[in-house]
Amino acid sequence: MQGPRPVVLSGPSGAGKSTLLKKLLKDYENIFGFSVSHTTRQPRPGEVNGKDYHFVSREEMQKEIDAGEFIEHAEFSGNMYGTSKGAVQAVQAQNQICVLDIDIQGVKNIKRTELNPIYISVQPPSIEILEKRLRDRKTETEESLQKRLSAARVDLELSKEPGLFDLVIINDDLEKAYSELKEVLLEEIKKTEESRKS
Ligand SMILES: Nc1nc2c(ncn2[C@@H]2O[C@H](COP(=O)(O)OP(=O)(O)O)[C@@H](O)[C@H]2O)c(=O)[nH]1
Ligand SMILES: Nc1ncnc2c1ncn2[C@@H]1O[C@H](COP(=O)(O)OP(=O)(O)O)[C@@H](O)[C@H]1O
Repeated sequence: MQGPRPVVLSGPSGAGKSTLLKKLLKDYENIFGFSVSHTTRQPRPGEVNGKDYHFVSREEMQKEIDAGEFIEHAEFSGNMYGTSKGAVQAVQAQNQICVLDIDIQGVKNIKRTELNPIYISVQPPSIEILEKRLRDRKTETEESLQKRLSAARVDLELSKEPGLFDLVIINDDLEKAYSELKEVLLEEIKKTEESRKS
């Protein structure tokens, strides 16, 4: 039998994907599992290798891509990011719903695969609010902040493509955004809970 449908969370950097994801993973510890991506960017304070990302060199990552070990990969803001087959398999082996946090290029590439996830875009109420949140997060240099803001503008434009996402969540009030996320996932959550009982 096919396992539960994976979930893709996409949207501009700073829109609130990680914040929503962390709440979901905490509230439904056994139901959802995070697809740990590879990246060539430097870890931020508090980020754990193997949990938040697999932090790797560009050479290492390219080698694994060439060996066919990735489902998708993309260049974002000067760094390489990608989902390995192993990352998704590790979650599916636990019979958990696999959640991917990927950019819009990743969304388009995943559409060409057999993964068949639910596609959700998390978006900020405005570019101004996005900028404020990114600044307040204090993770970026001025240069990487500007790169993220221009990528955000592109993302918001491309996201308008009809049918690209199953749901767009405007993350204004966090609790409201989280409720919307839970609501769309309710059916998959129930199915997974049921399958645990049988
Ligand atoms: N295509 C793709 N994008 C990814 C992957 N992992 C993370 N990203 C995206 O890369 C972008 C930058 O992520 P990150 O450096 O963690 O910054 P943040 O989104 O501002 O916290 C975000 O849009 C992520 O969704 C991946 O495996 N594949
Ligand atoms: N609804 C919200 N209202 C105010 N601040 C928020 C909200 N959602 C997220 N944030 C804050 O905005 C920043 C960016 O959120 P984050 O989850 O890191 O975004 P992403 O993972 O999409 O890059 C974080 O500092 C986070 O605490």
